[in-house]
Amino acid sequence: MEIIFDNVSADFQIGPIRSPLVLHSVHLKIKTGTFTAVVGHTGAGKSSLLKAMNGLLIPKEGKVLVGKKIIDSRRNKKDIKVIRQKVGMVFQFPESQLFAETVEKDICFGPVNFGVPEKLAKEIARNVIKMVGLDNDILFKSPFSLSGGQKRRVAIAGVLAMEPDILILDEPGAGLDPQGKKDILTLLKNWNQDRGMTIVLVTHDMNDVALYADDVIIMEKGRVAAHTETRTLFSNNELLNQYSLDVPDVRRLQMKIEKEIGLTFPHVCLSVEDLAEALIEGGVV
Ligand SMILES: Nc1ncnc2c1ncn2[C@@H]1O[C@H](COP(=O)(O)OP(=O)(O)OP(=O)(O)O)[C@@H](O)[C@H]1O
Repeated sequence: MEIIFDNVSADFQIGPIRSPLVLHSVHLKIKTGTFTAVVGHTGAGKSSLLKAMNGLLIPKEGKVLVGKKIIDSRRNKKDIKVIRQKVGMVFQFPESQLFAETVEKDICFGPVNFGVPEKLAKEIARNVIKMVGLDNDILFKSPFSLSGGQKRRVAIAGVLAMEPDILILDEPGAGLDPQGKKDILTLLKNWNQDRGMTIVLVTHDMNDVALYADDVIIMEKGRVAAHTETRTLFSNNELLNQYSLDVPDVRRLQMKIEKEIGLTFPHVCLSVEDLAEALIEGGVV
């Protein structure tokens, strides 16, 4: 299922007052089965872009299409309901929204609310808890007795229980230790590669962009400044400088090797394995 933004401008309604535009004339196509990172400075509109993907932010002008369903200023409730189910949103620190006595109840809440019978919801809970790499017995524990990383996984399992086709996540690694963050991002990458799940995530970490994302969207002042393949971005110094974006550590190392020993690589390396292979092929080691 793809996501299309057709000339979307949006603002927030705060009581009777409307905020300035937070999205300006956004045109975008996120293809089915891709893993896309959204980057940009603070306040650039990354979270707003995500919210517009699942109907939490309604366009003032233009429309968002998710498959055949439309979100526009007419606010078609039926379409928005389907989109909210198809596009699972994982907020920043999603574990802060865990509330039930047990993990099982927490995970079943969404599906039951959408009319799924309780028995089936419990079966779904067993499936999704496995998908996030946790054991079944955790289902009967209090979510509040879990570690930070376990809570994050349970919260993501709660979103997966709605059986979304697309998963959008606002900094899913925030606040986790490096291993916990790596585990979560690896899970996402596996779902993307093995199940074809479309993933869109906001991150500030260019190492993660290099390792996990196929495509990158650069947001600036509510606009899509660029939408490009990851390798293309990291080979385009002009674009990186223009939006003051860092390069991943492995790319920095590659650039140093290029400069110091005058080696020309056939492509931009995005992982340590990638760089090692290129060095072996180039006869350097
Ligand atoms: N609920 C809201 N009501 C009014 N304005 C908002 C709301 N949420 C965000 N904004 C405004 O929209 C703009 C974009 O914010 P957004 O959260 O999308 O940026 P961001 O790129 O995700 O930033 P960060 O990296 O700091 O999370 C900002 O100017 C912000 O003040």
